[in-house]
Amino acid sequence: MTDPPVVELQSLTVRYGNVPALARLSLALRAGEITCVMGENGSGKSTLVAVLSGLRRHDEGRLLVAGRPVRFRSPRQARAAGIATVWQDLAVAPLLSVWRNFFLGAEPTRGVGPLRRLDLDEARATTVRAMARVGVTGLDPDQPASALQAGERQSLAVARAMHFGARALVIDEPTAPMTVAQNTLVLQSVVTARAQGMAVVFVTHNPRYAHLVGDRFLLLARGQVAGSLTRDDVDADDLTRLMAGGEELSSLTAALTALHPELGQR
Ligand SMILES: Nc1ncnc2c1ncn2[C@@H]1O[C@H](COP(=O)(O)OP(=O)(O)OP(=O)(O)O)[C@@H](O)[C@H]1O
Repeated sequence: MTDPPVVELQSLTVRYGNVPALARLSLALRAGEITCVMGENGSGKSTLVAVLSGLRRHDEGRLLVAGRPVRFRSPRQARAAGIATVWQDLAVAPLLSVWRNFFLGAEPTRGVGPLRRLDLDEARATTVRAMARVGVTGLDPDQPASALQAGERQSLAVARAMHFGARALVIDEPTAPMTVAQNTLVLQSVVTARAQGMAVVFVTHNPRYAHLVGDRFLLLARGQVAGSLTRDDVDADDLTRLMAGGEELSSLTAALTALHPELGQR
């Protein structure tokens, strides 16, 4: 028998008021696969991230982790279930060192009872090793986290998720423009997480990057699946066209609906 997906959405709906931000969305996230989630603004990507990370509860349908239905009441519960989220504009505690940010309260200790103390050397060495695994080398673990660039912050969060044994990784690509080097770091982290056997959701606006790393591609439009493709189905140009097509189609739909409201009901 095959294992159940690490995370599965079954006909999941999330509404803001009457507006469905996700409408009957079904999706299976499997170990060792990268699912790239794409779609224009307002298509439901952030809502999907919010549901997976425990920030928002679904209204209908089911969310399953390792085959068991769950309904997260907080991000803490999602993390406890093994789903780690790397936020788009990830906050680090800027004045704390990189290694403090890596452990954030889960630092390794030495000794027991009243003699228990932080194992600083171990904490630093673990941070450097974990960061090197996701491609950040030559790192000074004592530097303040504010010195890290956007891609490096995401690498830090991915390295952390891997170290603490997450089974699924949800990574929301930063929207601010990044250098090629920073983008490369994000892609490296994503691929390393897959190699470790995680189920990865990569929300990206860049079809070329998506094609470079993705196994599956989920195109969202108005909270629904506009396309669900695998690597064998498409090349990078197809993905680019599909995304551009999505935008064209929905601006056309919006313009038509403005002129002919009855079309919006169809
Ligand atoms: N807090 C909210 N209150 C009301 N409506 C919301 C809220 N958040 C999102 N929506 C609506 O839900 C739909 C999906 O939005 P969502 O933010 O998930 O899309 P997105 O694909 O992430 O867009 P973007 O790329 O701009 O972040 C949109 O119609 C949006 O207006």
